[in-house]
Amino acid sequence: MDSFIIVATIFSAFGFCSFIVYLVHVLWLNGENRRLILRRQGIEGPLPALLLGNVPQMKRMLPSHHRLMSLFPYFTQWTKRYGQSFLFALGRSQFMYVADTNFVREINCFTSLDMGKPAYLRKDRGALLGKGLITTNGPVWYYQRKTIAPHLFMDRVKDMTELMVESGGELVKSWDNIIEANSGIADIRVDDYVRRFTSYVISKVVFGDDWQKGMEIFPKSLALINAMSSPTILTGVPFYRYLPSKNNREIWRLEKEIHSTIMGIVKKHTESETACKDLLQVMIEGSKGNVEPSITADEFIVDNCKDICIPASEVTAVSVIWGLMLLASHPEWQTHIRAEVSQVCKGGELNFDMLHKMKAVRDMTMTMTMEINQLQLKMVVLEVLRLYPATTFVSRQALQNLKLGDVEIPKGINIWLWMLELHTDPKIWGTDSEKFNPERFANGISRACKSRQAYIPFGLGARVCPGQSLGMTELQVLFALIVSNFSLAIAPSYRHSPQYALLIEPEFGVNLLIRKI
Ligand code: HEM
Repeated sequence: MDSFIIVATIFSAFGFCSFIVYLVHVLWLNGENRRLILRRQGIEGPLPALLLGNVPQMKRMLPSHHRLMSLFPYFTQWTKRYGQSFLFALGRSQFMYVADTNFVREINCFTSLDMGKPAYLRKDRGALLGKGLITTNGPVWYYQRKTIAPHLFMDRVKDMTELMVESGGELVKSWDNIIEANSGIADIRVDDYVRRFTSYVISKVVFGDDWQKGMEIFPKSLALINAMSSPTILTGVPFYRYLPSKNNREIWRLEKEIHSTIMGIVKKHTESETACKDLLQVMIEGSKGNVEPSITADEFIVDNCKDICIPASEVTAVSVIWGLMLLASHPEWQTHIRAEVSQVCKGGELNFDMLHKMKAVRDMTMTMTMEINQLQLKMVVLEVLRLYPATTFVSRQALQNLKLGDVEIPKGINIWLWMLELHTDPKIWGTDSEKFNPERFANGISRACKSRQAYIPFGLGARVCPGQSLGMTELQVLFALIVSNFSLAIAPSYRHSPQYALLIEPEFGVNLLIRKI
């Protein structure tokens, strides 16, 4: 018996020690080894705490809501201390922050599937984005991208312009009515009108004749974004997402409702006798060729619908809303756009060819150069996206050990690019880098800055936004329609307070004083 107790004690002690070694390995050594590889190559960073990483330090540096550049004070401070590339940790996840344009170029040129989207996106944003185009990696991502992206190329967007003009016309009519009822000038909070415009356009593109049913998912997606915006990975508590808290139960409810709405439309499509030509049909067909066993056909369709509809409605809307705020603050640019639209349209209805007469910004992908002598509307859109890049960060993860230029990146390291830092670096954009000055784009992007890599509102490389042509065209159509019908000024009720909640949004919305012209 005694010997049994001795053996059992030895085994328990051994088991306990192994468990401690395992914990130390998982909680500390894993991350530390990765950091060491980068530190040996000269990339330093603040020392992380066990379990929480640098989150406590970040929480101590409170962001200011009045200046966009002050939203992430820790990045500004660490850049000053450790240079344009440095390391930090959020919990156990190791991050490399990159603002060095040579490094950005390497990421842009890296085409292998060894780099992809970070795993935390799927974990933390699973309810919102699922296993679609935005979050997956490797062959399954490649298949989804090949199936869906060609349907968003410029030749397809051309056919969507009429839709945009029609939806923009509805917005103009609603504002006309409000202004008339308010004796010629009204204080309007523009946010919901803009969201209705972007949701309508993408609902028609994705759900075709069932667009009205499709519209039901947008308020739910917005509620889901709001419910998921806190805590973010920047401030979050580990494992929080699994707790059945009130907020989490709301997230699960909304996810379920969005799923069943989309599946209802899918059912109608599959039962329909006439062939549907919308993007949903492309996804239904695509789900049959999906070879990834961990993704069911339903998930393929629903998650990709969400991954197209959510950025198309929300990211585009937020960009338009900031753009209207900037135009209201700079009436001289309203005058320029108004004159240009009137010159090109000559009283007729705006269409794709007219937009392109305004010297086409043909494609924002980095492989294509911009045309020179852009006209006012394009310059304004480029400047809005420079100063208010709604998605805030571009993120990547090394899925294998890989090399970017001369730097060895160990598997598991996350890479973050804060767009605004690149977009407003005075060494690249000049001393007026934080000012709204669309004129800087008069001769294209390459001539507006010292490094083309410093302008990435649609991301970069293989994962560049597939909806960029649609998004750009929507911004142009709406600015053209609004400015040629109304004059805009900032309303006294407007409070400037950009806040980070998945996207950078105006905390209290944007109120403008709008007058018919
Ligand atoms: C002004 C509007 C828009 C902006 C500023 C924007 C910006 C971005 C950015 C920065 C990314 C990340 C790229 C990267 O990681 O390198 C992205 C990805 C994506 N965007 Fe957009 N976007 C806009 C409109 C749209 C629209 C209209 C759609 C759909 C029709 C769309 C669909 C997507 C998808 C599916 C991805 C993930 C692509 C992938 O990982 O392969 N976006 N977008």
